[in-house]
Amino acid sequence: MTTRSNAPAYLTGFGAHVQTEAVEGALPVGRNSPQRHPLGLYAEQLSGTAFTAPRSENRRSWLYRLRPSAQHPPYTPFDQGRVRSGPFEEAPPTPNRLRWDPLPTPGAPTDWVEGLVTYGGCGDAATQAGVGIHLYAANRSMTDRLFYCADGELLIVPQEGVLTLRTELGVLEAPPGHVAVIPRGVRFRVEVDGPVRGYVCENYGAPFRLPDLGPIGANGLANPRDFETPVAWFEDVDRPTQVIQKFQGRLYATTFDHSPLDVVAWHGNHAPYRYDLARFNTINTVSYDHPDPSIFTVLTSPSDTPGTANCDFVIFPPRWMVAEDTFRPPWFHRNVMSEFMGLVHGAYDAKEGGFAPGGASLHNCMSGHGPDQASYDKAVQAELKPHKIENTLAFMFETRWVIRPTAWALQTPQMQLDYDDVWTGFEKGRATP
Ligand SMILES: O=C(O)Cc1cc(O)ccc1O
Ligand SMILES: [Fe+2]
Repeated sequence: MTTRSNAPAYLTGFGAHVQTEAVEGALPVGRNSPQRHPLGLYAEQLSGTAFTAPRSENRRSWLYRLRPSAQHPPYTPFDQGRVRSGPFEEAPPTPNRLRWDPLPTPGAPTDWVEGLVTYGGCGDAATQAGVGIHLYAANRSMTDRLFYCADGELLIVPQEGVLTLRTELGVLEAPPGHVAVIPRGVRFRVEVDGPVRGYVCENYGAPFRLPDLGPIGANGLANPRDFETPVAWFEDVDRPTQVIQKFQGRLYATTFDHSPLDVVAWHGNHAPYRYDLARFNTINTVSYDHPDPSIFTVLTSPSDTPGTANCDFVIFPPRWMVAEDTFRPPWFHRNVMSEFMGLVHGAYDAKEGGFAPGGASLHNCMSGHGPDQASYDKAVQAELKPHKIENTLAFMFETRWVIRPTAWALQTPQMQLDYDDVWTGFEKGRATP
């Protein structure tokens, strides 16, 4: 467990089976549902996979709470305005390469749920395949309001401002440079200290897990012990609390007469976690050529086709570049998988300009892309001594399915109408020696 004064405490280990209690004696020993809980707490199983999922895939937690989750009035539709969901049929999918400037800080007070806007996605929440891709820009905490997603887990990538995620299973702090994952169904509130901005991958498919390492061996990339799960924390609040949920693509809300962040103890492995991307053990060539970016996979959500992810979360962190006789930045390529990229800070080595922190780009299935002219010219002229790429953190959500932009994403003034120009000026190669 890591502790800092006034900071949330965490248990470590990816997908670990943990047990934690905020009050001594709240966690039953040796059984999940004793006939009578000694404190009168209500036992509840929260299942993230089918009961019968293989043991290695199975995710569930047992929660011990002040009141049953079932104690609430009906949900009614909630109109947030800018959240969309799979199947993404609002606008035709586009083979064109798209890029967006960062979202502006909202002018009016806006909390995290109000500040979410969907850029696109693939698949369908109903069939539990694909992803929704959202960005957020907010400037105030959610108060007396919680959110949960029944359509998938949420991988949150903060870009600006620290998020304090108060969840049913404990409190996580997620500053830029960290990622946080909130499992399907877990209720949470986002608290902020000022303006915040970031990205969300809503994963309708199999929960994210660590990629296999193959010949890399038993260690490397994201190491399991660096993943942090919060210890139990609860609030005993008898105030009306709005709970908004995303269910089958739509938002619904109801008002509990209390805060359901009232889990006093829990055990299991279906739990939120965070990860400091600075802990990533980046592996790359020490000889020649630029490896496929799958070498930088932090988390993967497999699909039912081996090696063909529902979604890979890939990062481009600070690292040494030492390849000999090699064009070192990302090469020109056309990919059957579709690539949505974001930038937490710094500059990305394939783009000299135009891809700003907080911005985003989309390169869909088979769309030609790669270094812009300025990066290309620099890289072919560069003296190939060891060089450290520093102060940068880009990432990619890569999926086997075409990412279909929302109407908002195609119409927003943030969309760069001149993106294609980054590739227009290349000089022709020679076909003769
Ligand atoms: O398109 C991109 O910038 C992402 C990317 C990076 C890389 O190093 C190799 C392939 C790739 O798609
Ligand atoms: Fe790419």
